[in-house]
Amino acid sequence: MSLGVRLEGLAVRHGDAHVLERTDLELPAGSFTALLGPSGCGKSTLLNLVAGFARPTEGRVTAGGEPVRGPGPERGVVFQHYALFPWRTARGNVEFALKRLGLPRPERRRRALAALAEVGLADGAGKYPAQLSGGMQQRVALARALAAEPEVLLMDEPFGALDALTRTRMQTLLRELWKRRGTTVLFVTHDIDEALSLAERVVVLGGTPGRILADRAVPAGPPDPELRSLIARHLGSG
Ligand SMILES: Nc1ncnc2c1ncn2[C@@H]1O[C@H](COP(=O)(O)OP(=O)(O)OP(=O)(O)O)[C@@H](O)[C@H]1O
Repeated sequence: MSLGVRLEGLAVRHGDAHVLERTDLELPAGSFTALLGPSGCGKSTLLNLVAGFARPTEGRVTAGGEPVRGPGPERGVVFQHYALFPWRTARGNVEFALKRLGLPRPERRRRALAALAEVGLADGAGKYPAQLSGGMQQRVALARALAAEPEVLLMDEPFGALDALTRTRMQTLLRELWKRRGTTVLFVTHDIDEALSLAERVVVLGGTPGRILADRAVPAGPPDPELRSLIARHLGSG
């Protein structure tokens, strides 16, 4: 299951700071979109609006046609920093996140173990964050988001803190998960190559205030150097 997301006529202002203006974006159900842009252009702001952590100054955000009024289990979020509870095991961290769904304990446990297995961490379920590598901790964070069975997955530079090899593995895992689950994905990154290798579509945000500078489909198959240089030009002009 997946939900489409729509952002219409968005503006975000903090006092005199105009972060986003006149931004419209539609994420079809089941699509995988990468959001690129220079630091400070409003990528996290946009993602946080969809997550329901923030409200726009103007405009509206809907998921599955319903206005977003706050965070909800149908919209899972994964950040660069895993924010795991150090005193809970991997399984405990995932189970804890399921509490707000009001699921009975055995169901929380079943889902936590299934999600950890899905991200390749079945063997690490009983370990504490300090006993896990950065890549493994990020798998726990991903399992925590997936266990709630979200229809939209919002990822804010989730692999930014990982070494190159771990990052490549996580990218492969994410592509597999997306293909299997068909979840709508919005993926914020600084990295053009990461965006082009993961997503079906790349949206570039930039300028002051931030707005959409480019919105391109990523063709399947080998990397397209022209698309890459077009995006690089837009990023340079942000
Ligand atoms: N609560 C706030 N009050 C004032 N300014 C804010 C607030 N939140 C964000 N901003 C400003 O909004 C702009 C966009 O921030 P945002 O974090 O969305 O950018 P970003 O593109 O995600 O950046 P990065 O790539 O560095 O994470 C920044 O200039 C930031 O300083």
